[in-house]
Amino acid sequence: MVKVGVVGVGAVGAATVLSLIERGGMCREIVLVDLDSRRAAGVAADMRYATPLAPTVEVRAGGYDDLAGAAVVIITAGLNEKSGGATDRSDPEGRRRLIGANAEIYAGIVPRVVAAAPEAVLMVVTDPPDPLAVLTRRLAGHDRVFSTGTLIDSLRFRVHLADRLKVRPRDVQAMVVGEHGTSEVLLWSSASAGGTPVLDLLARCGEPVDLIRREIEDDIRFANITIIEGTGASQYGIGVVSALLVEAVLRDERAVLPVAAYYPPYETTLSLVSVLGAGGVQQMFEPAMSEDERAGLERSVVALREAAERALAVLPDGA
Ligand SMILES: NC(=O)c1ccc[n+]([C@@H]2O[C@H](COP(=O)([O-])OP(=O)(O)OC[C@H]3O[C@@H](n4cnc5c(N)ncnc54)[C@H](O)[C@@H]3O)[C@@H](O)[C@H]2O)c1
Repeated sequence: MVKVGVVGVGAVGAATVLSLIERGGMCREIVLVDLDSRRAAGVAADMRYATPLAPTVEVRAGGYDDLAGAAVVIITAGLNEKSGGATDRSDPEGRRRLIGANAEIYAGIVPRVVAAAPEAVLMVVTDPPDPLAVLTRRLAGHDRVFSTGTLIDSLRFRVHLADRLKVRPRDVQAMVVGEHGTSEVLLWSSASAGGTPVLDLLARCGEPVDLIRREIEDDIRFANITIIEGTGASQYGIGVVSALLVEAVLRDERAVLPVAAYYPPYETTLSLVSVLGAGGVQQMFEPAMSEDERAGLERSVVALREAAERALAVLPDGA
């Protein structure tokens, strides 16, 4: 019986569970764990009433022990940008503002998850996900750890490009790599639609391409803040993304996606092109990049390494 655990059942956790149920059939049991056990019980009860209409799945609230045997545990617990005061567009730190508080929370959660479910793949969603995945990997003592990384940013990139090109987003190929955060790198040089570079297609739009690029970059970099200003939490897009990633692991899909895992050449966790399947990220490689994009990636690596050090500082030995 395939079990999936969700630790942290706030806005993102609940949206993820709903997407897992709606995608259907990939797991038999979903266990919800939250510091606020009444909230976990309430969300589980609410979702359960939808399950007669879904492929067979059981949703229940539980404690860490109930994660025993889980194939994947999704961790969304912690402060979000609003509760953690990270909604200032001019702040270069962005989501990294949440490191201190959320690393403390992870130091409490991850050992309990690993004790209950030593074989589980751990998926980090909490912000900032990449440094927290470094901490999680260290606490877990294994490599079956990845973060949702820049997949959500890549989808946002595709949506905004599609708007400008007046085509459907599904037919636009575009990727963001590096940090899920302010130093992320949009790969304009390889973005395409119908096998044609988007930069060539945008040049036909009648507006200066540099202006379009700046506007799209801002839309993506600050999409989380725009959403939070409206709803208090970015949740639905990431919920769909999280369910899709769990599915890729459970079905050993070997899906090629920009999600983040530890990449030895850069000695940190970042999003490149990752192959996701059984056990988590099975391979990573660097996509083709222009010189500017490569320089941007190197800056992102520096920011991520420094952020990871700050996350690891919560450990007793500081490393
Ligand atoms: N990776 C991404 O792309 C992405 C996208 C959106 C949001 N996020 C992040 O996801 C996280 C959750 O966001 P949200 O909007 O759901 O927040 P939220 O405040 O709605 O929910 C957080 C939940 O975590 C629980 N929690 C806190 N400490 C805990 C602990 N020690 N043990 C167990 N549960 C604990 C809280 O009780 C709450 O239910 C935030 O860090 C947010 O920034 C990431």
